[in-house]
Amino acid sequence: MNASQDTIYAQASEHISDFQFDNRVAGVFSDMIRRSVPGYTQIINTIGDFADRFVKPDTQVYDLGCSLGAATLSIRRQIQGRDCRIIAVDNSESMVTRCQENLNAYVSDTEVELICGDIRDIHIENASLVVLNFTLQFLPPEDREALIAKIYHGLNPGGLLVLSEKIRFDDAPIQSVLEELHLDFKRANGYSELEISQKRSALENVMKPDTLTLHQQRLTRQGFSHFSLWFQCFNFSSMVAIK
Ligand SMILES: C[S@@+](CC[C@H](N)C(=O)[O-])C[C@H]1O[C@@H](n2cnc3c(N)ncnc32)[C@H](O)[C@@H]1O
Ligand SMILES: O=C(O)C(=O)C[C@]1(C(=O)O)C=C[C@@H](O)C=C1
Repeated sequence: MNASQDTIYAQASEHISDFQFDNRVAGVFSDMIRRSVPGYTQIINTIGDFADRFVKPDTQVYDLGCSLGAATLSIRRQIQGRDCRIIAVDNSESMVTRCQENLNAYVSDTEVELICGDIRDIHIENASLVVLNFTLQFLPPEDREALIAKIYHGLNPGGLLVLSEKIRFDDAPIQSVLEELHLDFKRANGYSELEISQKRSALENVMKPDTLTLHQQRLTRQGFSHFSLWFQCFNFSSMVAIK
């Protein structure tokens, strides 16, 4: 996968525009997400392990907000020979173009339908696994409940939703210390103070994290019977919910 280094926010800019998954971001995304999200590689690998356990023959898998296809590739490696189809969706053309190249680089008997479109417009059916890996946080908060409802209805009984998100905390000292530790993680990965603060401004209007409680309440409200946090490092988390 593309390993170009992320230097997008390295130069001081007078006007920081809202963060977008445009061509520049897509070109460095692999490096950006690994250096920004603690546990990203483990989460990607574990999504494959969840797939091995939950994906049933002749069902569909949805990777919503697939970016460069990291989760799709991890799942596809684990579900060979099950006659399943993976539907990978992203509304960034630059991501989808690169994702297709990444998918073409490996041989598999599992069909992947790659769609350039909005996940709010996608019909979900006969699903044994749905993945939202750091995507829900980019939807307007008022659109999140409807997406979770649609996923619930499209999952087969026993089907799994993996939901990874940056989270916020109502408890101010906890919010403050975990946010600081995340910033230390970024510093340790070579991001400067300028890069960190300019990216923070860019994300401010477009990425609105929920609390863990809010996620759990939304999932149970929509009908999921089982819920757990399975990964947390600082203010980054991954949850599972079973229908
Ligand atoms: C943080 S990235 C996801 C990372 C990816 N899931 C992974 O595991 O590497 C968020 C992605 O969601 C996509 N996205 C955001 N809102 C979307 C929407 N409404 N419909 C489709 N894709 C969306 C963005 O283009 C971006 O590629
Ligand atoms: O919160 C931050 O500082 C981040 O950089 C997080 C985050 C994410 O969670 O998706 C934001 C944008 C990029 O997609 C990579 C990482």
